[in-house]
Amino acid sequence: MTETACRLYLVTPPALEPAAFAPKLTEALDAGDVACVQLRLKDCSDDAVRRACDALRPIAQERGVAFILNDHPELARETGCDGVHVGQQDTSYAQARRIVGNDAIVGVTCHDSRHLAMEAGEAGADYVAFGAFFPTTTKDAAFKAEPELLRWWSELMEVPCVAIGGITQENCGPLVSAGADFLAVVGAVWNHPDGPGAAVRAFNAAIAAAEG
Ligand SMILES: Cc1ncc(COP(=O)(O)OP(=O)(O)O)c(N)n1
Ligand SMILES: Cc1nc(C(=O)O)sc1CCOP(=O)(O)O
Ligand SMILES: [Mg+2]
Repeated sequence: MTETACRLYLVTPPALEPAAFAPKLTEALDAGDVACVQLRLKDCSDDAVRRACDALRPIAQERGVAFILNDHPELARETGCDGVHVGQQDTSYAQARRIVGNDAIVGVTCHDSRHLAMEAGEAGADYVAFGAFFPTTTKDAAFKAEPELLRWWSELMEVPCVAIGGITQENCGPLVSAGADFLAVVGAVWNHPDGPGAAVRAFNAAIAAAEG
């Protein structure tokens, strides 16, 4: 499987039934190169998050794909996730790091802010996430980021950057060219008319084409 410099970071739909979603995740991960899966469940109980982690985490980890939990550092540690993603309204980076430990991945949402990204990077974040780059129906995104931010960050900083928000196989080229290390995607993978495997293959091809 060809690994490009920019890689795919799959984020789950905000609500899912683990048994029904497991084959979709398997199809996506077996179709091509994926670096990471984030379990992002909104408005559900800790027990539901635990059950989803138990069902989905092995599918990713058995394939060498990092499994990251959104929002819940304590649950990430308890359930054996590879890391946690925290936003500006969530547990702070420093507290998340204390909870998951130094060996785990901690990623931080930085919206469209150079300042937030520099703070997170200097504090030790494993990646910074910028967005939303395009209109999205997955969440009410209050911030709008431009590809130039990715260019600025990737030319100056070592810490990897993730682009998120409305990214599709058709519009991702400029983000790849601007230096995104990862493309984080929900709808364009899980809602793809030909299924998540076809979606991953199309992303892999679009990324390779943009890298020339
Ligand atoms: C990779 C990645 N980037 C950004 C986000 C958004 O996080 P946050 O701002 O905390 O919003 P919610 O996802 O929690 O609604 C993310 N989850 N992943
Ligand atoms: C979870 C999330 N965070 C965003 C941000 O801008 O921080 S945009 C977003 C939704 C991404 O879903 P889709 O790929 O379907 O647009
Ligand atoms: Mg959050």
